[in-house]
Amino acid sequence: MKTIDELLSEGVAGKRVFVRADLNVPLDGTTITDDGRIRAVLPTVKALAEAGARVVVASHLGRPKGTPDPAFSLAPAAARLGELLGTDVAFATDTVGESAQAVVAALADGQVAVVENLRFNAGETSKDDAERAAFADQLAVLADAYVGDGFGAVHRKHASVYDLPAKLPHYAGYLIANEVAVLRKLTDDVKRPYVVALGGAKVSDKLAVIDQLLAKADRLLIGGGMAYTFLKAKGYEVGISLLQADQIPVVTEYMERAEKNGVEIVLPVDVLVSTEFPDLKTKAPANPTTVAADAIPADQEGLDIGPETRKLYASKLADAATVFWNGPMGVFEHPDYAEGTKAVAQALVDSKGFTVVGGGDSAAAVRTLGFDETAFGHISTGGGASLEYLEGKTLPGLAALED
Ligand SMILES: Nc1ncnc2c1ncn2[C@@H]1O[C@H](COP(=O)(O)OP(=O)(O)O)[C@@H](O)[C@H]1O
Ligand SMILES: O=C(OP(=O)(O)O)[C@H](O)COP(=O)(O)O
Repeated sequence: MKTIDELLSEGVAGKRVFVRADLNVPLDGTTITDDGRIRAVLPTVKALAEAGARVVVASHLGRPKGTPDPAFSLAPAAARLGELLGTDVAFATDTVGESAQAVVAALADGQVAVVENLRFNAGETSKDDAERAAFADQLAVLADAYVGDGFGAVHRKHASVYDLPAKLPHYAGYLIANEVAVLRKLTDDVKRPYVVALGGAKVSDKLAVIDQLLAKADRLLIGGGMAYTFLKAKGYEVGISLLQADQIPVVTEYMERAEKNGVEIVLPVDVLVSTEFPDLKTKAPANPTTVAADAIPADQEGLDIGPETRKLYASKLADAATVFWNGPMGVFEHPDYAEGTKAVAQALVDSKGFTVVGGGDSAAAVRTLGFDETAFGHISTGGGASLEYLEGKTLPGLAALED
C-alpha cells in the first residue's frame, strides 16, 4: 500500500487530491456535538495543503436515501474543518457535476474544498457495480490523485471507497495507516484474556461480526441495542426494545457455540426501561424504571443496562489483558441513560490491559461524558470498520488502496 508520504515525495503542488474522509459526526441540528472525526483527518489535509495540493475532501454523513436531504448536509462539517485548519474552506453544494467542478477549479494551490454528502447520490452506495462505477467516474474528474483516509467507512463497498481509487493513483492517508497499525496488535498474538464489549444501535451489522469473534475472544459483553435480540433468543419478553427478530436463530446458534467452545457471552441482568424514547433535544427527565432482564414489560423499551449489569460488566473487564469496545451500552446522549456507557468506559480506564474503543458514537460518548482520551490505549474512528478488521476480513476500502 502506498502512503501519502510517497505522494508528497512525488510532489503535489498544483495537483488536485481527493481525500475520502469520514466526517460522519454526530449533529444536534446543525451543531456538531463531537468533532473527533474531523480532527482525525487534519494531519492528512494539512500535509497536502501545506505541500501546495488543491485538496478536495469528500465524505458521507448519516444515511440519507441517495438523494439530497438538508438534515444530512456536510456544510457544518466543512465549516468546522475550516475553523480547525484556520483557513477558509470552500463548500460545493453538489457532490459532483458542473457546480462541484467549478468550486474545485477555483481552488488555488494549498486551498481546501469540501463537496456535499456523497450519499446524496444513489450511485455511492449502490449494489450495482455499473451504477457505482458511473458515480466514481463523476468523482474522478474532480481529482488527479486519491487519498483514502475515511477509516470509519473502509468496510463499505461504496463508490468513493472502493471504485474511485481504482481510477486514480491512490494512497493511504495518515489516519488509515495509524488505525491499521494499532488494530494489527489485536489480530497478531493478542494478549489474553481478550474481552470484547458490544453495544450500540447498528444491530444487524454488528451481530454478523460475532460469528468470527467467537473464535478469537475469550469473553463477549453484550449491551446497548444489541442485547435485546439475545434476551429474546433466551425466551425473554423484550417489549418494544430494539430487536433484530430475523437474527434470533443466528444468535441462538452463537450462544450454543460459545458454550461449546468455552467463550463466555455475558448478557444484561437488569435494564432501564421506559414507555418512550427520551427527548435528546430538551433532555427532559425520562424517569426510567429498573427491571430484571427477564421482566421487561410488553409496552416498554430497554434503553440502558441497569446498575447490577454495570457492576457485572466492570468485574468482567477487570482481569482483561486486551479489551475492544464498540457501541454505547445505552442511549448515552440522554443523562438518564448514560450510566451504563460511563461504567464500561470507567472499567476500561481502570484496566491494566490494552484498551481500544471503536466507533463514531462510542468515541463521541467517551469524550462527551468527560473521559480523558489518553486514559485509553486507542480510540478508533471506526466501529463497524474496526470490528470487521478484527474479524480478519478483507475490507473493500483497504484492498482498494493496495498497489
Ligand atoms: N438500548 C438502546 N436502544 C436504542 N438505541 C441505543 C440503545 N443503546 C444504545 N443506543 C444508541 O446506539 C447509538 C450508537 O450506535 P452505533 O452507531 O452502533 O455505535 P458506534 O457509532 O459507536 O459504532 C447511540 O446513538 C445510542 O443512543
Ligand atoms: O459511523 C460510522 O460507523 P460506526 O457507527 O460503525 O463507527 C461510519 O461513518 C460508517 O457509517 P455507516 O455505518 O452508515 O456506513
